[in-house]
Amino acid sequence: MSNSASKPIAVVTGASAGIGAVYADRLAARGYDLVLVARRAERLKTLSAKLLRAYGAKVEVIGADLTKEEGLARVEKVLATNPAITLLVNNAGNGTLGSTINTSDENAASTIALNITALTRLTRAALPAFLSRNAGAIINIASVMALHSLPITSLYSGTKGYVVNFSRGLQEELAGTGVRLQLVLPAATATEFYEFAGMPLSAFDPAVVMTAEDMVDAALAGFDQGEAITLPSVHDRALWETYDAARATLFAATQTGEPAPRYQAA
Ligand SMILES: NC(=O)C1=CN([C@@H]2O[C@H](COP(=O)(O)OP(=O)(O)OC[C@H]3O[C@@H](n4cnc5c(N)ncnc54)[C@H](OP(=O)(O)O)[C@@H]3O)[C@@H](O)[C@H]2O)C=CC1
Ligand SMILES: CC(=O)[C@H](N)C(=O)O
Repeated sequence: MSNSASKPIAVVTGASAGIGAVYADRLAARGYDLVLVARRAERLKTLSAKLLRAYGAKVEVIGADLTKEEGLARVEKVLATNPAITLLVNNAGNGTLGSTINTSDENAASTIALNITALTRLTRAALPAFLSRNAGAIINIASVMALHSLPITSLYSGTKGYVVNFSRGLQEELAGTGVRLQLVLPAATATEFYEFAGMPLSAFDPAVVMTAEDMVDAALAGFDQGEAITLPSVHDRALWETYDAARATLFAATQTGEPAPRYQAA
């Protein structure tokens, strides 16, 4: 068991299940102490005991609903004031898989509040402290559904598109500093996500579903390699480069100041 007093601390949101629980395990194995956040504090306490036994990790459990002002403000305060925190994993997220019109107001609001508002506020809470120390990292969990929208993912894809654009702009803002942001875009991963989503995981071809362990290990390998954007399931990295180059070319082509000829009167 190592000396906990000198360990850096990682904050992981949504650590009571799925991808977040695996991040907690892997980061503890890497020598971090942890602040784990989710609504189900009992689950976090069980995980915390396991991580203490396995790795000697000291874990602070915060039972908080990140869609509620009180819960969010509590986690913001921890991020802003604990100087041992060097890593924030913005993982908590959800999504209903169904048509926009059939999604309840409550679920739609929860998805927007969690995937967009909470991620943004926690990032903004961590940044001043990280920048003042010129050190620290943020891992934002988006989704490949940020690059693609289906009739059943409009809301979810919209929120994850936000995560991608917010994070990419922020990466530009952070260039030249000692603070880095990794954006992770998982594809279908076997977790409890699908319970809230209202679509069973069994609806997917098992061949396209990754384990949460494989997803997080791949994402952390990308983190170690210094990647800004990690697509754990994409084997041919050149596909991303081509996609991103096309995006940049299209953006440059918007800067003409003139309607395109096809929109001008003959
Ligand atoms: N599974 C997949 O196929 C994919 C998932 N992702 C993304 O990965 C991330 C993790 O999802 P995944 O592990 O799959 O899902 P899970 O449902 O397994 O885990 C979600 C976690 O978020 C927490 N959470 C949910 N609502 C709140 C809330 N209001 N306040 C605080 N914590 C909350 C849950 O804890 P609790 O209920 O205790 O609050 C849980 O710990 C999400 O951002 C998701 O969009 C991206 C691509 C694919
Ligand atoms: C199919 C899904 O919505 C999945 N959670 C994802 O983000 O890819």
